Amino acid sequence: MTEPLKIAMPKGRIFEEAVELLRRAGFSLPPEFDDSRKLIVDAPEADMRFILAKPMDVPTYVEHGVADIGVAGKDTMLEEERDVHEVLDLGISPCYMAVAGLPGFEKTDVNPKVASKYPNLAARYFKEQGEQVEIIKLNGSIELAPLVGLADRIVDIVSSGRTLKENGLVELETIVSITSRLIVNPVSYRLKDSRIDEIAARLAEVIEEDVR
Ligand SMILES: Nc1ncnc2c1ncn2[C@@H]1O[C@H](COP(=O)(O)OP(=O)(O)OP(=O)(O)O)[C@@H](O)[C@H]1O
Ligand SMILES: O=P(O)(O)OC[C@H]1O[C@H](OP(=O)(O)OP(=O)(O)O)[C@H](O)[C@@H]1O
Repeated sequence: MTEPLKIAMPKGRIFEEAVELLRRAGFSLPPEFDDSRKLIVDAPEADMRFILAKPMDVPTYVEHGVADIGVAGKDTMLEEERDVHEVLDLGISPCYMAVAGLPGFEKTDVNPKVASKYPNLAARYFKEQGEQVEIIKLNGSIELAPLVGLADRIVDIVSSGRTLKENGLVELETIVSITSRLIVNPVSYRLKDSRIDEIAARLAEVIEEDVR
C-alpha cells in the first residue's frame, strides 16, 4: 500500500478552479469536496489526501513537507519566498500586482508610506526602484489606506479593476502578473518524482487544450 500523495489546496477564490482542473485531468475527487468545512479531505480513488489551507499558507505547508505538492498563487510565492519548486503554471485565477494611489499622486521625499498585504514583495519592489518607503502591513481592504491618509500608495492585487475604480483610486505602476502555480516540496520531488511528474503532465495536457 502506498501512502496517498498529500496536496495543499488554497481555500477561497482559487479553490474551485483548481478542483475543476484536477477533475478535468481525470482525478476522481469526492463530492464532499464541493460543500464541506473539513480541512482534510481524502480522495481514495485518486490516492490523494487534500489539505485545505489559507492561500498565503500553502507554500509553508509544502516547504515543511506536510504536503508533497500544492496549488499557490504566484503572489504568495513572491511574498513568502519558501524553499519549494514551482513545476507548472496552472494559468488559473489570473490577476496582477500593482501600485495604486489617489489621482494626481506625486512622489515627495517626505516619509512616503505604502500599505500592503504583501510587505516583503512591496519592500523588494521599492528597493529595486531605488525608492525608500515605509511599508505598513494590512490584512485586507488595502484600498482604504490612501482614502483615510494611512498611506499615500498601496501595493495590491488587481483583477477587474473594480475595487480601485469604485474607491476613486488609480493604478500607478504594474509590478507583476499572477496566476496559480503547482508547487512541490524538494524532498517529495526526489522520492515521488514519477507520481508528481504524472500529475503535472496530466494537468499540463488540460491547460494546453484550453490554449488551443
Ligand atoms: N481579485 C483578486 N484578489 C485577490 N486575490 C486574487 C484575485 N484574483 C485572483 N487572486 C488569487 O487568489 C488568491 C487569494 O485568494 P482569496 O482571496 O480567496 O484569499 P485571501 O485573500 O487570503 O482571502 P481572505 O480574504 O480570506 O484573507 C491570491 O493569492 C491570488 O493568487
Ligand atoms: O480588481 P478587483 O476585481 O476589484 O479585485 C481586487 C480586489 O480583490 C482583493 O480583495 P478581496 O476581495 O480579497 O478583499 P480583501 O481586501 O479583504 O483582501 C484585492 O485585495 C483587491 O482589493
